[in-house]
Amino acid sequence: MSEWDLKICCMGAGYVGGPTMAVIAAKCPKIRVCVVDLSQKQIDAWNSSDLPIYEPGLPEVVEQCRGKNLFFSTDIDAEIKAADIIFISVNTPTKTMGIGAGRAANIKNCELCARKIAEVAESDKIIVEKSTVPVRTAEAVRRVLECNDKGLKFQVLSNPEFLAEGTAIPDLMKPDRVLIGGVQDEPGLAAAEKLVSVYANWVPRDQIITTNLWSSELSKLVANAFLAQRVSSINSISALCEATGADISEISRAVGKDDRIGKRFLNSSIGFGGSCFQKDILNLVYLCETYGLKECAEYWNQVIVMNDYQKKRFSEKMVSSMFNTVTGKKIAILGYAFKKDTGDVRETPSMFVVRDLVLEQARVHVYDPQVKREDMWTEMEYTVQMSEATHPGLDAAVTTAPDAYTACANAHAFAVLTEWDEFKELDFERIYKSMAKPAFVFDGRNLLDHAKLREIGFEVHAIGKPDPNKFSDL
Ligand SMILES: NC(=O)C1=CN([C@@H]2O[C@H](COP(=O)(O)OP(=O)(O)OC[C@H]3O[C@@H](n4cnc5c(N)ncnc54)[C@H](O)[C@@H]3O)[C@@H](O)[C@H]2O)C=CC1
Ligand SMILES: O=C(O)[C@H]1O[C@H](OP(=O)(O)OP(=O)(O)OC[C@H]2O[C@@H](n3ccc(=O)[nH]c3=O)[C@H](O)[C@@H]2O)[C@H](O)[C@@H](O)[C@@H]1O
Repeated sequence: MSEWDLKICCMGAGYVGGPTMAVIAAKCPKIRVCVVDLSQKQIDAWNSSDLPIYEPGLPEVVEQCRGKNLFFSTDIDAEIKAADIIFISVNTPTKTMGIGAGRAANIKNCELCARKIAEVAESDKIIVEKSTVPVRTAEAVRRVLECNDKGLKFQVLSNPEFLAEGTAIPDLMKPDRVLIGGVQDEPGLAAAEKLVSVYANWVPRDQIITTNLWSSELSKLVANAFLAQRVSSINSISALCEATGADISEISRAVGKDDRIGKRFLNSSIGFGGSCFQKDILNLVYLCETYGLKECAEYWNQVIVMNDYQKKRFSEKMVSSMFNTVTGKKIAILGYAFKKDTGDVRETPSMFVVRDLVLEQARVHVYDPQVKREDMWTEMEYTVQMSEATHPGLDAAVTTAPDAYTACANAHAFAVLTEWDEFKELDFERIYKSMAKPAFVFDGRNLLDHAKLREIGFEVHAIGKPDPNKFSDL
């Protein structure tokens, strides 16, 4: 008899696989959980005190379970063989070439996992799609698995993840809902029930939703599209506020008070970033196109168009405010991560602003409490195709500063691009004294006290906030 009630293997030890499995292990001491990955470096980091991702509360959960019922390994074959349930939690990025390039999600990694499972498994298993995938991917996974020549039976479930980075641990500990999709026949329903019973260790049953496979896969794309759509909607209004004297924060408050609309996700910003919003909307757009739904595709694509506009609008405002030139000027960028409480820079809006400023030949000094310089360059090369090789002098044009004060010293402007709490506590008198005059502030997150900054002497520009010099009737 095994000492474990159940054995879970998760393929993919990234932002989702790591935290999700750590919380399952913490909540289910009688389940053995092992997270496997192709990358030895990633697994070594999970097995060290310096975890590969920054996520508040994560080190404590990992510390509590690692070596007891939570393991990280590169021995993929052995862990597949041992597992009753296998989660596939690998990256599904937007395709960069071939059919659907720039829109379709690449599910190559999911297929490779299915092929690996079919190759090495020696017993029947439940396979759980945790990755975000185009609707009907489970069909491809099932067909690959069925090609095993050992007569093994696999049940494929969809169980998309809704955690947000920076709040992954509370999101996993107390999810709004857990979604499980499965084939609606006896073995499919039994497999779904088995997964329900894992989550039921800490999630109330009425918050565990079961659906058919396709609804589950598609709900994930729709949830992200709706969230991103709110950000683009409020950002579109921020431009109108700047033109008319209305204030975007007052609009968000007034509109969000309506229960039917709700107050969350109405913070105007320089645009949304992160590894998923853009990828998942593009995926949705591509799906609509594939099924001949041109109007639906155009509707959702507009969310991306508005986001690109907002990022561009911000850097153009910086340049035009500073007398139409930033050439040779030092500009401090406070915050590079795509949101606070993460070191993740995938699709971060800060990158687009930095790119635009560098192309205008500014000297950019970036400070972020969690972002590593090497990650900044990797993402810049991947997403905007800029590197020292393509843009000689790039490395020298962007300095990473050890703190906000160093970044701002002698700068003509500073821009807040990530809403880190520590930026609210900065000594702005000190910063003002150290800067070139006029000293400009561009608040891309509406994080700071603008009236106070103006009192100190700064010229302040913020998203969706009327310029007091332009409107005398505020
Ligand atoms: N990052 C997030 O906050 C969220 C992501 N998702 C979705 O979850 C999925 C994973 O996302 P992340 O964890 O952010 O990706 P990630 O890039 O952080 O991690 C993916 C990991 O999978 C590994 N991998 C790739 N192919 C593999 C294979 N064949 N066998 C074993 N390991 C393999 C990679 O080495 C990498 O470590 C994506 O589909 C994403 O859309 C869903 C909700 C939230
Ligand atoms: O599938 C995913 O990857 C995840 O995507 C998002 O999570 P995440 O991208 O980690 O972070 P969010 O808090 O959603 O923020 C995304 C972007 O929108 C921006 N945002 C968010 C809210 C807002 O009001 N305004 C705004 O500009 C953030 O600054 C950030 O750049 C979703 O919130 C998660 O539910 C989902 O699981």
